[in-house]
Amino acid sequence: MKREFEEFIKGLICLPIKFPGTRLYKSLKAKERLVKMVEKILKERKSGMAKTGENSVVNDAVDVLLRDISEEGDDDEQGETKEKQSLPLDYISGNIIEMMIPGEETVPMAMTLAVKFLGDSPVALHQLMEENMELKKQKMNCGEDYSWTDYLSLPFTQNVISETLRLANIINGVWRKAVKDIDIKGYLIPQGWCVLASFISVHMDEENYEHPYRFHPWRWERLGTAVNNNSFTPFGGGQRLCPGIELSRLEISIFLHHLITSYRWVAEEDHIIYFPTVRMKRKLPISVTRL
Ligand code: HEM
Repeated sequence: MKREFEEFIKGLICLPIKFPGTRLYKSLKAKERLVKMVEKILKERKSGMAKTGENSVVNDAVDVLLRDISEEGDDDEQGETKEKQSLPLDYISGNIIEMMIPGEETVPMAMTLAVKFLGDSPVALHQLMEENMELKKQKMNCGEDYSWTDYLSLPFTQNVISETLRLANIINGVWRKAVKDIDIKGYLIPQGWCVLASFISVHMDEENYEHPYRFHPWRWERLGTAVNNNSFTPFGGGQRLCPGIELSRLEISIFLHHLITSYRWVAEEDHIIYFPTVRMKRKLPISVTRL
């Protein structure tokens, strides 16, 4: 499944030419095989749920999506009893495959690039360590567990994450198609034309960020907490704004907190590739030792 997923991902940004042998063709074929694999798992889960009955425990997103969407015995607007009905399996498997993208690609890539940028910036690394060590000590002293909102009490960590997202441009832009003729700031976009909203252009614009190519988390102390706006768009914007915006920050904060307070690492020489998608040339090999 991992192999098919990787093949599918390679075609997300590629030349739109579809015949056997092209990147797009291979990607679409891999997606078809992936859908079949996921559907097989869904069918097994569904029959397992049928055996355990209505009271089976909901463990994950698959269970939620597989649940019947209308309750047995509910009446519809005409007063007739509704049939039990599920979301179509291909719809559910499409959703599950879409969720693999943040699980496998965007969030892990943000974590990897944070490690890379911090490795190249010892001062930021030191400040991040101090802030996180302080929280760890507090928790140990009062014997408390971490709570959901602890990550928000680490301002420098949040600034490191914002700066990583700005500089990394993990999603470098999004495409939109004009459904009708539209005028944007005096430019006519004819119906049917595509527009690339380039996030790199936003994040690397000197008018928005001084020395934009420099990893400088302290800039956010002056700019204020990074919220999604016209000059900070790692999660897109408008109606299609990424719903994983806070979950991503939470996951990256947890990863950085444990990495920095429990381990030390040495990264091997590697460099970032920005096209067609952002990645490390050698996947950033690191040697990790426990503190
Ligand atoms: C650093 C991590 C992430 C980045 C940089 C990122 C970026 C983006 C961007 C730019 C879009 C907009 C795409 C468009 O406008 O066409 C998007 C959409 C989306 N993201 Fe994320 N994302 C991240 C993490 C996540 C996570 C953790 C989840 C959920 C678990 C998630 C779920 C989604 C979904 C479902 C959409 C589609 C929304 C829609 O079409 O209405 N993302 N993401």
